[in-house]
Amino acid sequence: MKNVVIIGASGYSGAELASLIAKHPHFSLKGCYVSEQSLDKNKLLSELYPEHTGLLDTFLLPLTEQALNVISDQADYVCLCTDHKVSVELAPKFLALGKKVFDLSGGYRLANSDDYDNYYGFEHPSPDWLEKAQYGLAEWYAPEIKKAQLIAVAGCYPTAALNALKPLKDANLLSDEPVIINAVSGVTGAGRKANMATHFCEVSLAPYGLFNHRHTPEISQYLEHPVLFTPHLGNFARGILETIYIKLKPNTSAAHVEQAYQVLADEPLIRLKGSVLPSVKGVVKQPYVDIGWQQQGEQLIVVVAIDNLLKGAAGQAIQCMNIVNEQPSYLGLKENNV
Ligand SMILES: NC(=O)C1=CN([C@@H]2O[C@H](COP(=O)(O)OP(=O)(O)OC[C@H]3O[C@@H](n4cnc5c(N)ncnc54)[C@H](OP(=O)(O)O)[C@@H]3O)[C@@H](O)[C@H]2O)C=CC1
Ligand SMILES: CC(=O)N[C@@H](CCC(=O)OP(=O)(O)O)C(=O)O
Repeated sequence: MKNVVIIGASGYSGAELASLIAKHPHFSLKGCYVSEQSLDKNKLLSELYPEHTGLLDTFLLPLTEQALNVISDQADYVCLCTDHKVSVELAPKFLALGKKVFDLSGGYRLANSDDYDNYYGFEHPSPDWLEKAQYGLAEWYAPEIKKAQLIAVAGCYPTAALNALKPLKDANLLSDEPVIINAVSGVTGAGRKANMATHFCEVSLAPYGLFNHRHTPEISQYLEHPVLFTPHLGNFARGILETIYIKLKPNTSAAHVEQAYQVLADEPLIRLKGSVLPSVKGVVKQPYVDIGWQQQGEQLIVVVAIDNLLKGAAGQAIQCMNIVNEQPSYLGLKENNV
């Protein structure tokens, strides 16, 4: 058994992760933490999420200096379900204690520290750890994830986009033009903290972050191809749907596209749907990536759907933890059909 501690356990991704760990055959939930000032400290996690009564009757503890000593003694794995700015400060502390750190934030995903000034609005405080961090896109980097001490679990929108596009890029089917990604996310993607722009009653369907969303460099870095990425916030609770417009290289046939996707055919958490187009409904509360596509000549439209809190966050974190623990990556995800 590996002992796991979650920092930021009261948030949407943290609570989702806590529920997966509590049910996992090889992980034991050793502690759930929030900030020292949290309004939720010393409450039961199941008080915030009553659907987990019985499973998560675990106290939310403040992350004090004393708590760091307890974590030092008790934890094998530390999961950071905190804002990027919090994660970049916390990760080196746990890494110095020799812990394996799984960071669900974007704090360690980008290779170039200048991108943190440009897209995240802060100077990265640990360029050395940034260099050592391994990107946690489970289906693509398992050997590297297995060896790393710091895993930067891939972002939600990038997880969908990269699984849809990397097969085509690797098969050399993309023309040089930027790929256009139109994405819609449910409101849980914005986290649990109250905010007028993401208040459920205020949300209709609107784009945001044109040209400058932090997932633009994340997608283009790991795709090694330019992208035009436009996220939208939709009036549903969870799920992401991306419609991706691709200009193919001349003479690319349907068989070439089909063949390219075969690289993912045996992945237990990827469902290739061919010309049947995915929907949010098909993936909500599911650990899967659903990918469908249709082609007309050199134009290819790929549609990809994930649950932002599972494959886009907690589910993929579990995959990375399984890989580090030398277990099948879907353990605790697929067989329970979460
Ligand atoms: N929501 C999603 O769909 C996805 C989120 N992510 C990433 O995961 C991370 C968490 O996101 P999400 O769950 O949505 O966020 P939430 O806002 O829902 O939760 C944030 C959590 O962090 C805690 N927290 C805040 N400050 C501190 C601190 N200084 N020390 C310890 N705990 C702290 C909060 O509790 P309190 O403030 O009460 O202390 C809360 O538990 C973010 O980096 C996000 O980008 C990644 C993929 C998808
Ligand atoms: C709807 C919404 O606001 N989504 C968030 C992305 C989700 C998230 O938390 O980002 P990471 O996957 O990078 O951690 C956003 O656009 O900032």
